Amino acid sequence: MPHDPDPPPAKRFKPGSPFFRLDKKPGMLLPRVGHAPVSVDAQRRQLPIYPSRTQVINQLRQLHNAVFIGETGSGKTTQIPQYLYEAGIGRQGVIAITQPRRVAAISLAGRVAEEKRVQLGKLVGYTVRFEDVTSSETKLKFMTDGMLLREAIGDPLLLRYTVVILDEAHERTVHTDVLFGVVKAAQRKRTEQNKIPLKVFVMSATMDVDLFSQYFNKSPVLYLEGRQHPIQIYYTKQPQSDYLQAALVSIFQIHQEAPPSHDILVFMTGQEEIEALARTCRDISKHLPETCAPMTVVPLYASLPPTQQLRVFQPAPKGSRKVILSTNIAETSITISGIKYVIDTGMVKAKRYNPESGLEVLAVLAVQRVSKAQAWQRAGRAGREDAGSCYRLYTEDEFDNLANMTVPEIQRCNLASVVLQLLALGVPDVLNFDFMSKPSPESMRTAVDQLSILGAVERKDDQVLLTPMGKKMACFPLEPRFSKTLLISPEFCCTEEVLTIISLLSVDSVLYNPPARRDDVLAARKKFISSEGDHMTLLNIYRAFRKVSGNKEWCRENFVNSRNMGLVLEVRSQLRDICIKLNMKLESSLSDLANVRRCLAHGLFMNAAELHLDGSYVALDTHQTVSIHPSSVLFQAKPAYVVFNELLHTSRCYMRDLCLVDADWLHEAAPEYFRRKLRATKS
Ligand SMILES: Nc1ncnc2c1ncn2[C@@H]1O[C@H](COP(=O)(O)OP(=O)(O)OP(=O)(O)O)[C@@H](O)[C@H]1O
Repeated sequence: MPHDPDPPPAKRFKPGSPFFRLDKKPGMLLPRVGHAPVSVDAQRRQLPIYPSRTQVINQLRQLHNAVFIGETGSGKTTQIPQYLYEAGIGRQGVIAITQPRRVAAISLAGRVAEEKRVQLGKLVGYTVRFEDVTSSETKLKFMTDGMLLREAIGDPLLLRYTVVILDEAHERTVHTDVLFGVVKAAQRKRTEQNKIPLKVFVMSATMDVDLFSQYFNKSPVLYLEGRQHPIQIYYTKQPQSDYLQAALVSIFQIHQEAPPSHDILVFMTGQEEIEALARTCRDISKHLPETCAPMTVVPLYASLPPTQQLRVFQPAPKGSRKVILSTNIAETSITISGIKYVIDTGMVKAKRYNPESGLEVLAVLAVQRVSKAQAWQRAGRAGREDAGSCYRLYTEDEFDNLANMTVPEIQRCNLASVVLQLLALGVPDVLNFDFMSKPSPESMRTAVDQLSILGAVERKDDQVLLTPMGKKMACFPLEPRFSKTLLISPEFCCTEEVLTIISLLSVDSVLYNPPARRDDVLAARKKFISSEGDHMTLLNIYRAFRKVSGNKEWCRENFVNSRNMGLVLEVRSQLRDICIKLNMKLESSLSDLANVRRCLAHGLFMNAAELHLDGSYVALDTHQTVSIHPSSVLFQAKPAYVVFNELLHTSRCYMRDLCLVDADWLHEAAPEYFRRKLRATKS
């Protein structure tokens, strides 16, 4: 099947035999003010930013650009928007506060609404993908940076806004970096056109202030001093070879020693790892002595349905300890009540772009070390309501050797989506867009080439222009090759199937593969397997899931992750709505799946591979040797031509999610592209 088996479960923890001792060496997050506050108003007054309120307001009034830097928890995100509003600054319009992640935008809006004693969605609201909780009364609007970017497509000058606060600027996601340029251009144009000026403020606890100040018109840097509650930082004495095992031991060490009201937040890398550790923790906690409090384990990762993500904010049942196992989505901005301990594995799963391999089409996901900025943000999730501790599962030397900042995503990802988005935003000269950290000209050119091969752009007098196809492609929140596949699907009368397949591929994994039940899994999957490949197998599973109306028991018996299937339904319905808006014909090819495969060949031809006589495959785009991943249903079959969804670099370069195609289909999809590839091989 197209997904990796679960990682090995963390080895069993033996209560009472600590795996390692935590070095009692405190780190450097130090307290300023002391005591746990009582009411929300009192809490506001006790925040480190409060004594500087008047000064901050004066600065906010005078400046059009400023960079705010202050410790995690000092009150930047919740207070500065309120100070602006209370002082009447920017009241003619809306004050936008952008966040890299939806969970942060939602919870911050909730907190600020509570502080202002208003109903969420009135004065204070939020907008995230698929959810808009704002009204005509909304003046303080928390939103993901992706949403503000989408709004900029219809309103490039962002005229609805008088202030944009770019929060957690250090995260440097692709969206944030594009947004920096868009907001900066909107500010400049509004001044040039004598419109109401736009104020742009940038905030973070951990950023390269000079870079930001320089980029935003040499703006002044304002330091907010102080930290409300102390955070003790602990390092391990020895490097840990197995961070999952180390996390498990640390969780139970704390669990056995600390009062149950002190909750734990653990930073890990991904869904499968989190679910595996959650199962192990639940198992172990059942066998602990009665003197130990019960444990409520709550997972948190991006592909969890939004309502389930918000479960982390609910208190655990009385007397029980909450242990949150999270990816880096809980790393910035959020305050989770009760978190006293943070356990930082020091690892994160992130995109790594490998231009040397020539595989420009794909960025590879890899587990890697966090940056120092990320480590400090993680620590900052403790000590928000009271003193806290952060246990780093690495040595202080290892910490010292971490990179200061995370390399901006824009410099390590495929830029085709970015270029398409910039063109949809009406940016005239995309190749020279004012990025804070410029991607290499080579990777920008490659992106334009890919879009041109997909028919999304054309070049005219040195200019790159969006074609009508490109305009439609930009309407979908998908990678260009997927939006193209969807847009051409009516030609093959299979839009319903393609919608399903793309939705399935957009979600982490709808399959659940417990290693201990490998034989049962194989037996259950057999009936869905299609000799036409993984996409068709997934389609069979989806169809069977719909036939039983998502029955939970059926999901359990067939090792299908019903939660993720729920998400597939949600994504599918959103994509379908866009197809309807674009007047696309929604037909189904029912049992004739050859049409669906032909459509995939036409959309994914840049990810095609050909079988060679020696049994190896060669990627047609780059001529690199690739192999079929053992989890694919085509692993044994070895068809002559396949298209694949992604490449995974481990010991070899594996293709994952494969579909059997005819060579003719590939050539009819992009004759010129394949002629060029052939010429390149011959020369
Ligand atoms: N949802 C919440 N529930 C309880 N307290 C909260 C909540 N949100 C914020 N707070 C309190 O307000 C403080 C300041 O939070 P705020 O998000 O404004 O800080 P910040 O300086 O922006 O930090 P960061 O850089 O980590 O985002 C927190 O430390 C916490 O004490």
